[in-house]
This record gives sequence, C-alpha cells and structure tokens, in this order.
Amino acid sequence: MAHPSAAPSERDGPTPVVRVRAVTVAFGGLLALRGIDLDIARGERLAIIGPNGAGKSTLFNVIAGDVTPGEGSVVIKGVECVHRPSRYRPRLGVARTYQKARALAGLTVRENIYLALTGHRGRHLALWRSSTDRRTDEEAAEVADRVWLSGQLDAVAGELAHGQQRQLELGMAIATRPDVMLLDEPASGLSRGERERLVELLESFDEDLTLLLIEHDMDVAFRVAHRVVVMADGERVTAGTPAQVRSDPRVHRIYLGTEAPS
Ligand SMILES: Nc1ncnc2c1ncn2[C@@H]1O[C@H](COP(=O)(O)OP(=O)(O)OP(=O)(O)O)[C@@H](O)[C@H]1O
Repeated sequence: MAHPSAAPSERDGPTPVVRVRAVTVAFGGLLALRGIDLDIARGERLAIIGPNGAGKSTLFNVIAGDVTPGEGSVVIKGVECVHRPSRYRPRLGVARTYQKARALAGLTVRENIYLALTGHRGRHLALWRSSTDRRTDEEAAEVADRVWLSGQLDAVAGELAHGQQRQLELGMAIATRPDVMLLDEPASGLSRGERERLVELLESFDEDLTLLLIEHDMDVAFRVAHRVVVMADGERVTAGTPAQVRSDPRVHRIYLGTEAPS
C-alpha cells in the first residue's frame, strides 16, 4: 500500500524504479531528512533542488547507498536496498557520478572507459592490457561516442577540459549499462558553454534511462528535468513540472534571501 503522505502522482501509475518511503536521517541531533517519500518512474528525469542544507545530498546518498537512514525504506526495482551498501547498486543497474572527477588523471579516455567496463565485468585492467580484446575496444569506442569523446580516446584524462572530464565521468557510468543514473551536481564548476553542452548531452541519452540529479544550477535542473522536487529543512516542500515549480510562491519564499529560481 502506498504511504499516506505520498504525493497523488506517487499513489497511482506504474511501479516506480526507485521508491523511497519515510526516510529519516539524523546526524547527531540534527535531522537532515524528516520522513521523505519519493518515487522515480522509469525513464523519468528528476531534479532535486533546495537551498543549502536542505538535505538534497543526504537523500541522494541514501538512494546511492552511501548513507544508511535511521528509518525508512529504499526500494530499487522491487528490491529493498536500505541496508545494502553502495557496491550493491550496480547489480541493480544503478550508476552514480561524483562532483569530484573519479577518472584516473594519468590514464587515457580509452583506458578509463576500459576500467569502467572491466570493473563492471569483474575483470582486471592488467588482463586487458596483456591481451587484445577487440570487442571491449569497440565497446570503449561506442561509450566514448555516446558522451561525445570519440576524438579524445587517446587523450590523457587529466589534460581534458573540465567539461570533457565531466563527459568522461558520465561515460564511465554509461559503460556499466545502467537503467538509473544518479548525477551529483553534474554542472558544478562548468563554464556556461560547458553547461549548455552538458544539458544537450543529457537530453541525448536513451529515453528509458532514468536520471536523478541534484543540481544547484537552476537553469540546468529545470531544462533537464521532467519533474522537480523541492526540499527545505529535510522535508519535501513541493514537486511538479519545472513550470509549476518556477511559479510556486512557496519555492520563491524558500529561496528568498538565497537564490531565486530564474
Ligand atoms: N556527515 C554529516 N555529518 C553531520 N552533519 C551532516 C553530514 N552531512 C550533512 N549534514 C548536515 O545535514 C544537513 C543536510 O545536508 P545536505 O548536505 O544533505 O544538504 P544539501 O541540501 O545537499 O546542501 P548543499 O546544497 O549545501 O550541498 C545540513 O545541515 C548538513 O550540515
């Protein structure tokens, strides 16, 4: 049965790919999340926004398995994951990116994608290096193509422009063939042009791929998302389409004195 505090759109419709119910997280005496509910539908692009300290990262980390809540439930594809660590998530087709680049700076784009591919299959990079695996080589090229890095396959990751490093990060997540991608502030630190490219890249991903992002850049969040969830003080304040959220007076009040959605 649906949780009574679930939003109307979350009581009906098909089974969500991610279902969060009544999640509470306390850090010492501080309640970072106060009984949060959230459903994410297959193929949905969902952005979580809110002022500093709202609990966005904590909720994201609960879904990613990096924070275990004191109470509540996180069901991914029908599997209760609340006490399963983050390393279990890839088995369920969940990949995440980090704000700080995780690619190995001294390796090439091709090698980093290989690492993601081989790591996903439980193989070792050294094994690949000692053998010619044409299939994996082709796959790495396909992944690079998916994130618009075909021309940079032999470039050293640490020497890529910031935006390209973010593309590589996305590629390394895509390499695991996820159904759900959790994006932790994908636009942070990017120039205006790079943010534009990022939005276009995210929009180019397969329709079936579910995206959850937390993002400070309103423009990016509102353009990528089908639905926006607004949080404040560990609670969900409202949710709706970007247009609904943009015109919601509660959202303006929350951001008053900080950053008004533009
Ligand atoms: N590991 C931690 N230990 C103690 N307090 C924490 C920890 N992580 C988060 N908090 C606190 O929990 C609250 C929610 O933090 P969280 O990072 O989830 O918010 P946020 O909405 O992501 O904020 P920001 O936009 O600034 O990243 C904040 O008051 C924060 O200081």
